[in-house]
Order: sequence, then structure tokens, then C-alpha cells
Amino acid sequence: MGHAESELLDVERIREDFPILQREFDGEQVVYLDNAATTQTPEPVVETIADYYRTTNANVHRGLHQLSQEASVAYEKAHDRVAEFIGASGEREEIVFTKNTTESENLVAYAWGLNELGPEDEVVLTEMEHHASLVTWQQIAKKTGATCRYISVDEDGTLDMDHAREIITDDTAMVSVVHVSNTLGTVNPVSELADIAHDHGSYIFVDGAQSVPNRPVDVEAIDADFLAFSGHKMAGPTGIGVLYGKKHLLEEMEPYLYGGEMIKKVTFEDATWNDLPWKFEAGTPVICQGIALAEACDYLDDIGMERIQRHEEQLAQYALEQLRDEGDVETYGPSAGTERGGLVAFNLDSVHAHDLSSILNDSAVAIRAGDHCTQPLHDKMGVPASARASFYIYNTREEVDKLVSAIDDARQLFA
Ligand SMILES: Cc1ncc(COP(=O)(O)O)c(CN[C@@H](CS)C(=O)O)c1O
Repeated sequence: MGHAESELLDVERIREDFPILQREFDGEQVVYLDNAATTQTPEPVVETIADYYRTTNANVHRGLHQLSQEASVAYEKAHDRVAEFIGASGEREEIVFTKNTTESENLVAYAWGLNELGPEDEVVLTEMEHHASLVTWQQIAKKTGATCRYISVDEDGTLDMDHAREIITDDTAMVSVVHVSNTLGTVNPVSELADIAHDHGSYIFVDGAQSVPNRPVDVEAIDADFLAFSGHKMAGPTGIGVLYGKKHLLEEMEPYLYGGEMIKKVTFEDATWNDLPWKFEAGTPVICQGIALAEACDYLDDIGMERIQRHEEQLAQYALEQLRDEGDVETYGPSAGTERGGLVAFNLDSVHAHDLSSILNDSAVAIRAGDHCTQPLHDKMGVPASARASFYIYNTREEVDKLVSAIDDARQLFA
């Protein structure tokens, strides 16, 4: 299948780095449109992983031998590279490697929330939060007696900022907000929300899982106190997430996972903690994944995050136009022309999203169908599930056409 180049990205050249995109199912070349769930891994990142295990593998911070020294240096530098990727001037001391975004959210909820929240405190979320944030803060609130409140989402899928200004008050201890919704594609004004939160003495946690991989993100320009994202959504491996935290906050926080690496001195009676970020990286850390994530940062920066953003926006707008041309497709999220992330959730009249996804799979079109870990949002939308196409650097307009054609196959099947 030939692929028209986007005027923004040399997609043909990029696709050469992703052999998985050549796979065929029953003679149909795969059309991978499930990038909000996880992205594919380019050869330079795969080679970095292979090279690590071939030449450098050793445990970090524990051996004086050459291999351990080399692995330790590479692992530490990976923290610095990730810090640079998101504009964290505190470098490695502000970057904690976790397993994924979910663990990063839980780290702050337990290490800060469990100790700092009480019955007089409120945690403000949005109705479009992913379960990684919503369930985490909901359960910590139950444990501490704090109250969760939710900023409303308007009919058009955007955040009701008047409601945000109303419910973020001096009782708010934490605002936790998704930067780009994985269901609606809505891009939330996180800098404005940070200002509102800070004006009331609250911290702000930004869920960057769908923004850091897809657009330029500068944590200091946002003035986020915490920000989380996952390596597997940004051309990196699974098994690594990142928690960014302002240095002074991470210094004040107690660890929530104990063991080796995170300590300095241990007696039978007590222990003291290691320096940042190691205080929050108990046990043998995600060594190879961290080094591979640094390579993914290089890979994406070589393409350019602004160009990636515009490429995805163009594909999403094109998909919206194609889908909305059909009278029987309901799409969710901001209208065409309004800024949105590179994804479109939708439903085809009279066809359940799961059935639609299965039929699209018959044409080798891979999308996601379900609640996308945003069940309360789907309840508010009045649908049990939605189908979702999400785009990345290797997708093309021609693949959007393939999606639309496969949807038509489903339409005919259920006609
Ligand atoms: C906004 C947002 N916040 C947190 C997460 C969790 O990322 P993890 O790497 O699984 O921990 C995700 C992952 N959303 C995937 C899996 S549900 C999706 O298909 O939309 C996300 O989109």
C-alpha cells in the first residue's frame, strides 16, 4: 500500500522504522489506529533494547565493576534526557521512573495524599478523567475522609471553566486534571487550571499520558507540581512510566515503596532515605526501559513535537470530516476546527462499538472499543461504549479512508 506523505512528516520514511506495520492479516495490510492505547516501537528503540542486553546489562548503583558502572551512568543519564524532553530544569532529581502513568498517579496519591489529605480537604478532578486518576484519588479520598469534586464537561466535550473557577476553592488541596482526554480528544487549559489551583493554595497534578507523546509539553511553562506519562505511548517500551515532580515537593514527600536502592542508612530500628529520585525507585529499577525511553525521546525530538502535533491534528480533523459526512455516525469531543488531540471516539448507529471493532478487524483495521477507562464519562455521554481511532506519526490520510471504508462494510452488514 502506497502512503501519501503528509506535508508535515515524511511518513513513508518513518514507516520504514516500524516493520510491524507491514504485517498482513488475510492479505490485508494492518491499519493500526489504536495509538492512544499504546504506540508501536521504532527500530532505533528496539536496537537500543537489544544492545543494552547484548553489551551493558548489569544492576545499577550496586556494583563497582565496569558493567554496573556503565549501566548506572546510562540509567542516570536517561533521567536527565527525559527531564530535558519535558522542560524540567531540575533534571534527574525531578524525574522518577515508575511502571506507567497509573503507578505515577498512585505514587503521589499515596506518598503525598495519604499523609496530607484530611476530612476538611477537597480533591478536584474533571468528569473526563481516566480511571488511573479518578479511581486513585477517589479511593485515597475515602481513606482520608477528603472529598472529591468534579469539574463539568460541556456538551461539546470541553471543560466548563466557569465551573472550575467555582469549585476550586481554599478547601482544594489537589487539582488532578487530564491534559488531553483519551476519549474526547479535548485539550484542557492546564496552565490556566494551575494558576487557579495555586491562587487557592492547591497543588496540581497533570495527567500527560496523551499529551507528552503527541505535542510539546513544558512542565515549567504549565507550572505543574506533578505530571505523569508512559513510555509505551511515546514509541518507547512498556514497563516504564514517568513521574515529574517539583524538586522541593519530592524532597518533602515520604517514599511509599520501601526496600533497596531507596535507602541511605538502615539499622534494626529505622532507616534514612536516598537522594532524589532514587528515594522513590525502590528495588531494581526499570533499567533497560529507562535507557530505551531516552532513545524514544531522541527519536521523537528528531521528528519534532510540534510537527507531530500538527500531523495528528490534521488526521483527526480529516477523520472527523469523513465520519461526520455520514448521517449515522455520532462523534464525541470538540467540534472540527477546535483544538483536539489526535483521536476520535465515535459510534455507528445501531452497531455496538465492540461489534464495529470486530468487523473493522476483519479488514485489518485496529481501533479500540469500550469505555477507554473513562466509565463515568461514558455514563455522562449516555453510551455504554464507544469506538476510538487514535493516530500517530506513521498514520496517513489513506488509512483514515480505509477506516471509513471498513465502517461502511459494517453499515452494509447491519443494514
Ligand atoms: C489519559 C490517560 N491517563 C492514564 C492512562 C494510563 O496509562 P498506563 O500506561 O496504562 O498506566 C491512560 C492510558 N489509556 C489507554 C489505556 S486505558 C487508552 O487506551 O486510552 C490514559 O489515556
